[in-house]
Amino acid sequence: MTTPGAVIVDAVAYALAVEDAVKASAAYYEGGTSALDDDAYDRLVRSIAAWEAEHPGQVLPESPTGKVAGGAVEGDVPHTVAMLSLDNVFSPQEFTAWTASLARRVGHEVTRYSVEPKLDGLAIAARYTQGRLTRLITRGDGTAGEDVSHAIGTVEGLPERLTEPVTLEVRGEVLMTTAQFEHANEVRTAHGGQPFANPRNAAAGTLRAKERAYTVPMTFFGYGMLALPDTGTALAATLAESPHSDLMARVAGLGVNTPATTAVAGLTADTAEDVLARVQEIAALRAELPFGIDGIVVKADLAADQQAAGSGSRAPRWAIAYKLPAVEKITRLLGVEWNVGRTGIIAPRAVLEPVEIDGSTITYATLHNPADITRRDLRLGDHVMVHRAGDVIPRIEAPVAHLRTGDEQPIVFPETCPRCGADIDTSEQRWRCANGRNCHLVASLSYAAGRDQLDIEGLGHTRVVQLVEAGLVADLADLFTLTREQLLGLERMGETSTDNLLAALATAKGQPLSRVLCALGVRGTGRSMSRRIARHFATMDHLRAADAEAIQQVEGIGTEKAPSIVSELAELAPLIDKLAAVGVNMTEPGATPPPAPGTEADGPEGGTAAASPAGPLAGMAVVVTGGMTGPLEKLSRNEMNELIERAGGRASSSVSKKTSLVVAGEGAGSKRTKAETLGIRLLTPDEFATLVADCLDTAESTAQTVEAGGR
Ligand SMILES: NC(=O)c1ccc[n+]([C@@H]2O[C@H](COP(=O)([O-])OP(=O)(O)OC[C@H]3O[C@@H](n4cnc5c(N)ncnc54)[C@H](O)[C@@H]3O)[C@@H](O)[C@H]2O)c1
Ligand SMILES: [Zn+2]
Repeated sequence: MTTPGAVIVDAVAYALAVEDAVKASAAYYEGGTSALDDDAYDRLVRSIAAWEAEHPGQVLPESPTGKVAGGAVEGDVPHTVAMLSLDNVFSPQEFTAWTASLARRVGHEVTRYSVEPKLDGLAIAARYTQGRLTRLITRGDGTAGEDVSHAIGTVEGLPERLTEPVTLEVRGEVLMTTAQFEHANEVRTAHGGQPFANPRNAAAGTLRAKERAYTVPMTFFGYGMLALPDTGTALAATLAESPHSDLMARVAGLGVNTPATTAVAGLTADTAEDVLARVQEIAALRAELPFGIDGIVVKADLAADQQAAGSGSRAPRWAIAYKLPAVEKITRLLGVEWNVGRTGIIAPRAVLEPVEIDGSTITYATLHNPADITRRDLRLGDHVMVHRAGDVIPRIEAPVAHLRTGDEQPIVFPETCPRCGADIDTSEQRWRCANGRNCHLVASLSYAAGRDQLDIEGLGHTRVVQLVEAGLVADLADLFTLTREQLLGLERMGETSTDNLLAALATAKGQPLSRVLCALGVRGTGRSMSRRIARHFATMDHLRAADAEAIQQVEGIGTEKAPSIVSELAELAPLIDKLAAVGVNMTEPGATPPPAPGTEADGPEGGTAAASPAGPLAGMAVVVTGGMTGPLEKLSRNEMNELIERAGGRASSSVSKKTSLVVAGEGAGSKRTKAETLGIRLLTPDEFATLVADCLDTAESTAQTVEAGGR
């Protein structure tokens, strides 16, 4: 496969490109899945055309340029009048240039245009004899198409009998609506087939399939009507002389479906500006339409203008397709994430190799539910067709199965809730955490009890689930009012564990504000940010009194984060009050609150300038690396960071020129080397312990208390 859009360097590359394009086109029009999305195909054809322009003597006869359907398909039923392709414009400027060239051909400005959606399906000619549908023919190579009359009866909007016994040909687009496409893929995969990559592809494949064990419906929209050899002369003359808009009204009157039944009905417009306004309207409606459009077709409405403009071999000169940006691209499925929603719904989300669609880079797409993944037979590593229109969430249509290499891996479904670890209720299509709405509670309580937050020993995940299920806790504060009797009433809860848990809870109440804050799980405030906030404000009251501007004084909090922290704290107010009421500590030891700007002092410390950080590490940036030993052995990395900050320093995770000190323990590697290279002061854990000895006591005593609480 050549790289689509790459510059073709020689005749060999040219021949390969032509081969690829012909293959892609054949798949595209005949219902196989093309290996290329439309953008890639169009780029390939452009590079072929560019090479041909430079080497006019070497153009291959099978080249797709200048041909209907790229010359890739043919047929044996001749068309009375050629079924052509359309030329494209991509911008208002190109469109205006086209109207100017049209005016030159016609000999005057065109004063009436017809503006219709460009339906994204495939062209078909429906022949009616005395009002009865007798034949369906594909566009083929434009001069002759393929007989697909077997599809009669499966195409909605294309009646087998017209309201009048006339003989004529209706032309239009056969497509699948989004709902028809979903249905078609369900039926197809139920019959062991590969899902179609997109609705267009599904319509093409379905229309041509002759002997299938099942039928799936499609939809027809008419966009043209003309006489057949057997049409009466009077009618033939009327058809030949009618403006396009009149013909369309007539098509609808005969009982055939047209875009008039949709939000993007065909309209006429008198000026290029009015056309462009309608183009914008249709473009804006695109995302919500129940079927795909890939542009807007603008036609000279009057028959005389059409005749004056004439047609080329590939496209008429009196019509143009105003193309809209492609909304589908092929990319790769790299992974699947499982997210738990507010109500406990566990929804899969596709992680994609980033792909640009209509100006945005898409990295995620919705996958609906596990059954949907199975139905689409998606595998990790698959090439997938991704659809995104407007603000609608991108979705994966289907894998491009024939691009598989064999290295694709099955998608692993979770066995337990990815957030709280509970069982999953798989009885419905949409999976749900067995904890339902409480899933969030279990997850947030487990997080709050974690070692770096309130460090509540003995309150593991299982116990949290038990407490929540027993209805004993509905929020974090409820933990601290649990009684001995309540705990003893739980399964597998003996006297010792009960007492240990109660002791651990009592200890947890004394945790510094920074940890309480962290336990609350305010978005955007992890461990170190919680510590910075706590040290800055010193008390919960000062923090809660702060507005966004005041919160921005904390290092690392910008204009975006500050308001969200303020509003989350406001949301959490009832819980914070409840926690304070049950005796949870709301102050940060050793920190001094900032002065209240412009207000009277509201406490003993109010109004005084915030003390600059004091302590042995005042103003220092400290990095800890390697394993801690000696007095520091038991401290987690988070506890080391807390210690550093208590000692007036700032904990950081990476070594740079700004680093003042590196504590390098056992097995320290690259950070130590870097510190050495930069000439930064290095200390062993023991040396560091001596340096911060005064501040160390508190940390150690906390660790020991918890240990007494039953580790
Ligand atoms: N992905 C691939 O491998 C691949 C291969 C071949 C072609 N393509 C794509 O196909 C397009 C060119 O193909 P084409 O010649 O079939 O289509 P086209 O874009 O040139 O447009 C002509 C067709 O538009 C349709 N149409 C829809 N609404 C219409 C309306 N209101 N009035 C008149 N016609 C209307 C008709 O079917 C008509 O035949 C390109 O966008 C190309 O990217 C893709
Ligand atoms: Zn859960």
